[in-house]
Amino acid sequence: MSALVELDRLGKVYSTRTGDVTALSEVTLRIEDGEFVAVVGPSGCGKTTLLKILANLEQHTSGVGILGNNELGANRSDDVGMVFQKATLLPWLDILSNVLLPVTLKRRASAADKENAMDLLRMVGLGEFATKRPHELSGGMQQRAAICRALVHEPSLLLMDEPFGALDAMTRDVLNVEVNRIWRDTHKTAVLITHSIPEAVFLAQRVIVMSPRPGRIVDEITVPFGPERTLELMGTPEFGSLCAQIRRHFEVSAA
Ligand SMILES: Nc1ncnc2c1ncn2[C@@H]1O[C@H](COP(=O)(O)OP(=O)(O)OP(=O)(O)O)[C@@H](O)[C@H]1O
Repeated sequence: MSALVELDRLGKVYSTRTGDVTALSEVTLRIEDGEFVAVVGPSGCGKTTLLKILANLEQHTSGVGILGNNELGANRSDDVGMVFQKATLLPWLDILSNVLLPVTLKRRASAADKENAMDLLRMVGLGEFATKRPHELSGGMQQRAAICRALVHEPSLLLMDEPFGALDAMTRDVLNVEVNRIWRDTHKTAVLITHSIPEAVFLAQRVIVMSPRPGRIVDEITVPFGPERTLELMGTPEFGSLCAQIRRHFEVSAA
């Protein structure tokens, strides 16, 4: 397998009015092409910072990061799609236009772009909602549209920052099954940040555990389940013991 992302002793220090804040320290991580990785860690340990560096929205201050053939921080990358906790759809545009936004910010959308966006909407069950405005959709549906928007320009890397953190547990379960299917269908490399250990284990092939700030990688757990995940998996003893193994990291750091 070849690596899409390679981070070597990556660090990030924010300079603030009240002094320096070290958000990340010596993060070394390799993510294979097509892999699904989840990152868990205590609040404030630098998870979002890591994602922003991968998206070239923040610059690291030490170490080296590579995405594809480019060094992170060198120039703006189009090769990532990002999903945030809030769908952040533009209220005055219909769903199709929202999904097409990453394309239309650069050029006029072609018929092929529109067809691609419609294919994505159909893939997440929103084909009938293309001409609706965001407020006409539920929170879960809006988040599905946000996933389509992150994928429409066919990036190599899909970044998700607590994408379902604001949704109720049942909607969250349904969307997690959907994300698993999207990942299998599209063969994207995916990085998920979540506060939910079961969500991380359910979706990922590898779970990265980070320490309290400054965030360092303290463990990497390979998830031994096959690519297709169903909700029944969550009820198995293997699933429970893997979650418990990860949770122990936080019990120690909270003591
Ligand atoms: N723009 C910024 N300027 C200064 N400090 C920042 C900035 N962004 C984040 N930080 C600090 O960096 C540290 C890591 O923040 P980050 O948001 O990456 O953590 P996180 O693990 O995603 O947190 P949470 O799980 O609570 O969302 C925190 O101490 C935060 O205060």
